[in-house]
Amino acid sequence: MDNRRNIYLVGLMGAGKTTVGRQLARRLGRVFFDSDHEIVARTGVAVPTIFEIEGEDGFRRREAQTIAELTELDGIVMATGGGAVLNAETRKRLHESGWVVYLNVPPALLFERTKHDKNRPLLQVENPLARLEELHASRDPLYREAAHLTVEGGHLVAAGIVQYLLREYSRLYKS
Ligand SMILES: Nc1ncnc2c1ncn2[C@@H]1O[C@H](COP(=O)(O)OP(=O)(O)O)[C@@H](O)[C@H]1O
Ligand SMILES: O=C(O)C1=C[C@@H](OP(=O)(O)O)[C@@H](O)[C@H](O)C1
Ligand SMILES: [Mg+2]
Repeated sequence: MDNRRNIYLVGLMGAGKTTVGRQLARRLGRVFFDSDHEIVARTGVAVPTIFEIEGEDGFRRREAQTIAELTELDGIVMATGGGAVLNAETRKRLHESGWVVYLNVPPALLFERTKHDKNRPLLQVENPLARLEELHASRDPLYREAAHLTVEGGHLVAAGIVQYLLREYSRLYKS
């Protein structure tokens, strides 16, 4: 195996990074990290509270630092937060230290999955669907820059994506 020792999931809020990442890690017998959960564990407060107290910039600094540390580990699966790729150094770090998978899901579906969830501060706006559409337009190129593989995941259940990634990963890096 080459330097793709870690597996990272990127994509918008609701794309299934946390869900798919956790299942994938279990199937591979690997340790799973979620950058958001790590930030929450370190600060002792929820993501919306960090946004309230330190603003989005403060959260982004913590996110970049946390991901920098986690990418030093070996053999992990990590789900990143949807905005992690806004940081150019983070994009490069992810791309160079692991196999990066972009879960691309249409904004309308992301909206359905996230509309009752109060834990994503960027979506607590009057028109969250419009917000997701804007974020998709602005971030899609950044996810593609970071990623080695894009999965058009809109029509797939999480277990189906996991199955597909297990096949691709063993085809690319284990044979
Ligand atoms: N492939 C999928 N099909 C249907 N629902 C999904 C899928 N992946 C995730 N979900 C659901 O969508 C919501 C957001 O998933 P999550 O893993 O937290 O996304 P992310 O970490 O990318 O924001 C959760 O309620 C989860 O159960
Ligand atoms: O897209 C974003 O900017 C964010 C996504 C969230 O993670 P998920 O993508 O896991 O929802 C979380 O990091 C924070 O609310 C900001
Ligand atoms: Mg998540």
